[in-house]
Amino acid sequence: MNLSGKVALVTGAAQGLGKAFSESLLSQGAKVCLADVKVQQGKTTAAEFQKTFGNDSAFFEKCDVSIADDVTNVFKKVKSKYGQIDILVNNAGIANETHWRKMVDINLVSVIQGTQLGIEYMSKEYGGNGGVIINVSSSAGLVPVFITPVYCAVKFGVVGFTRSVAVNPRNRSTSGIRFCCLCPAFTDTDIIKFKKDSGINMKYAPKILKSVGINK
Ligand SMILES: NC(=O)c1ccc[n+]([C@@H]2O[C@H](COP(=O)([O-])OP(=O)(O)OC[C@H]3O[C@@H](n4cnc5c(N)ncnc54)[C@H](O)[C@@H]3O)[C@@H](O)[C@H]2O)c1
Ligand SMILES: CC[C@@H](O)/C=C/C=C\C[C@@H](O)/C=C/C=C/C=C\[C@@H](O)CCCC(=O)O
Repeated sequence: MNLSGKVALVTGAAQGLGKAFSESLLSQGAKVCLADVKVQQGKTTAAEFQKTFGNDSAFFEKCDVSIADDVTNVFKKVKSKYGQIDILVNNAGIANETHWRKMVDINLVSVIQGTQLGIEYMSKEYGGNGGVIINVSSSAGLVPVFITPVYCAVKFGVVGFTRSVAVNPRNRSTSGIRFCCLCPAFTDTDIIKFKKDSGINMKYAPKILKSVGINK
């Protein structure tokens, strides 16, 4: 796919799946804003991409997606640097059943805010070019997983929210935006290196992962 002339905003892009999505977009010619709360990792990733794809191809912006002003600010930054937004990937996420309110904010509330801002910036109705908004859920957004009930709840929420926005007749007819929800299964990134304070039952987590071929 040729994405030259297109501009993407990817949250949680410093590492893991967000970094991989960004690399794929860059390799197809898009420019990418890498938004993440991890400053050092984000800057390192941006420098790596600038070296490979060109200085103006990518930039890092510090953004904690659980802070509404940070999210508003990152959209403004992309618009002022690249002039438009065509592709939005609401990807940032954590897995932590102890700090579950924070997880709801990061994994669901920010996806709702990001999608609403995406419509504001990208919809043809408001002077944008249309494009695509991709919200990252999980296979845990489709099936129950008893050791991570809150993670499941928010990922189910991302599926329900994205599907509802996608079938809104107004969005379908005039926005020019496609709304997609990704539900990846286990991928070997930091999110499945469950921390001690994650509230995730370590007796079962490795067994579930092992059953799909990941030895942690
Ligand atoms: N790896 C898997 O098995 C898997 C499976 C299904 C879905 N997912 C989802 O994919 C997405 C990416 O996860 P990953 O696997 O790459 O994990 P990861 O931990 O490697 O990456 C998550 C990224 O999100 C960032 N992030 C966390 N909190 C943030 C915040 N408040 N503001 C901004 N950025 C923040 C992190 O700094 C990190 O760069 C998540 O939404 C996750 O739920 C992952
Ligand atoms: C092992 C704990 C798990 O519940 C939490 C994982 C947290 C992050 C990764 C997550 O997004 C993926 C979870 C998916 C779990 C869903 C059900 C699995 O049983 C499906 C098996 C995956 C497969 O079929 O390949």
